[in-house]
Amino acid sequence: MNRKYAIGVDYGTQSGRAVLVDLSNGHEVADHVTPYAHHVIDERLPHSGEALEADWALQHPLDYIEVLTTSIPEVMKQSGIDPADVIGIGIDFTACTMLPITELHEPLCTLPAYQDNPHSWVKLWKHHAAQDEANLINEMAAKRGEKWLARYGGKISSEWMLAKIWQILNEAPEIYEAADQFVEATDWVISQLTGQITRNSCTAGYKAIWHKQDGYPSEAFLASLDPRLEKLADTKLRGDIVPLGTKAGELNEKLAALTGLRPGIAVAVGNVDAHAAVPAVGVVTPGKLVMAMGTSICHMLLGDEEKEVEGMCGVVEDGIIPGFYGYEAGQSAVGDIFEWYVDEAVPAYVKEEAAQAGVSVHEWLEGKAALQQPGQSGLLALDWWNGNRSTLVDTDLTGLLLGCTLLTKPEEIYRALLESTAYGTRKIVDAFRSSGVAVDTLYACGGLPQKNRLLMQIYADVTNMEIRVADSKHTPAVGAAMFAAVAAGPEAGGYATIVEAAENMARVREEALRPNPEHAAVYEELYQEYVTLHDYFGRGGNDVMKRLKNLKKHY
Ligand SMILES: Nc1ncnc2c1ncn2[C@@H]1O[C@H](COP(=O)(O)OP(=O)(O)O)[C@@H](O)[C@H]1O
Ligand SMILES: O=C(CO)[C@@H](O)[C@@H](O)COP(=O)(O)O
Repeated sequence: MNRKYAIGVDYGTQSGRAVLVDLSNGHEVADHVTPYAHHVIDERLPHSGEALEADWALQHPLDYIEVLTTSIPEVMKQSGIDPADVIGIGIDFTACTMLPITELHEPLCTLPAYQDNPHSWVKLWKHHAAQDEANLINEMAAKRGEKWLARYGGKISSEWMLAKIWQILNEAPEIYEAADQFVEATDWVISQLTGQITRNSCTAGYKAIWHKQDGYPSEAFLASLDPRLEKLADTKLRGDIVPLGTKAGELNEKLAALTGLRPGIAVAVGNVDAHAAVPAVGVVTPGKLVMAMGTSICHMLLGDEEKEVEGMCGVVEDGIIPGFYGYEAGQSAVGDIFEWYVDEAVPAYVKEEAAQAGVSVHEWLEGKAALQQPGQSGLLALDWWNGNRSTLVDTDLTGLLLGCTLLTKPEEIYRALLESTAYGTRKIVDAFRSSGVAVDTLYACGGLPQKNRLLMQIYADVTNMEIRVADSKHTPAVGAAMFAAVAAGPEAGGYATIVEAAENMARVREEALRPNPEHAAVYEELYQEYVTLHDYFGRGGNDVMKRLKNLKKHY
């Protein structure tokens, strides 16, 4: 039999990428990236140009289709593979990235009647403007003793489905009414490939408070938030919820023609980016923390038992790999903080010197920062440029840089920002361990491990742990292709289970990053200072960040 292949499509924050994967060994035969034409919409609405309020982050759903119709034909062309040998397609997405759709599955924002209403658009995962709703959900859930709250580290995030839907209801009831369903973008793209909505258990479990045995929060709870939400689960979130690796359907004629694939091939149910990456680095057992490192970091871990961990995003049975409890925690800005610094705060001379040296500003700063020793700059930062997603779960917290003097250099600030994100990860590792969930080894994948060696060494030193790095360029996409192989099944040349797919296809580099003991000792001291600042500004010692944010609201 000919070699068989699957397509994995990874939808990130700034772009989508398709990868054609060899199912015999997980090799990425060809890949192609399509940046989103409309980028992240966080300042002005397309068409009307209306200014968006603070903390909004939207996307254009047709950018997602463009990824399919541009990147898939491109990988097919590059590889020269016969479409008859491609047996399936799988996708992974940022989450909770959600949108309101009509009965015909049209995004409301694509219809002239709704396009000028910001609530008709896709709310991206990092849309943080539903914090008031999230606070009320948490208050009410705690008051009523809702048992699901503990599964989400004691707090629901403003990033999640219920907070976002409730914000729509509060601020644009006409959009709430017009929406036939609210869906995760990952499920919407699958509906475009197959013709029907199939909701996946991963986004439902982590982002929409759905539980395998108990379903969604009760009608009584939803009604206690707002009587108009009482029937939400059975109406606008309706439909069966199926496990990862399930075949959602078959590729329809329309998308087959637009992508150059054969109609009828298996389409796997949607998945989340970070979750798809776990089997792709070969992690199918507990104790191995996988960090999907890009714009943000998601920390994924398997466990044998369901434990309560402060501020984790969630624990979902079978949420990552069947047979285990899947834990998720995360930092809502990592690469985004470095990008902010490079775009908004470096002096002109740095840009000029980087251009003269023929390197990017990131690379220039990394090179200079690598010459510094831990503690040498006298700087310490809190990594809350986009709020705190674990362990405090509070999007009203902001960033902090301490220790600047008239001699502080840009590369020192850059290094302090890299370090701050490593301390954020260490805090998450500590939270898991103190709740009895083992973390023995770190695995890293995503864009950052390939882009910044210094960053990765700092993570090894700050956590004092070895890091295994993925040997794939687009790890979540390889994971999505693995789930496509499972959806296609062995009869088509795929696999029976994701564990079997991982045994054959997962890849990590031979060489692991090892901590430098001298650096680790200095970082231990610096980390304790970070913890002091973290608790002072994050646990009510001084709510100055919130007071400043409130003042800002007057402008
Ligand atoms: N050399 C670099 N060092 C550190 N961060 C970088 C570097 N180059 C780009 N970045 C950051 O990487 C992030 C994008 O990560 P990537 O994994 O490619 O995308 P996504 O999060 O969309 O999946 C951006 O936030 C950008 O600032
Ligand atoms: O929150 C999740 C997954 O649960 C991510 O989709 C989100 O952090 C965005 O990931 P990226 O940083 O764009 O890779």
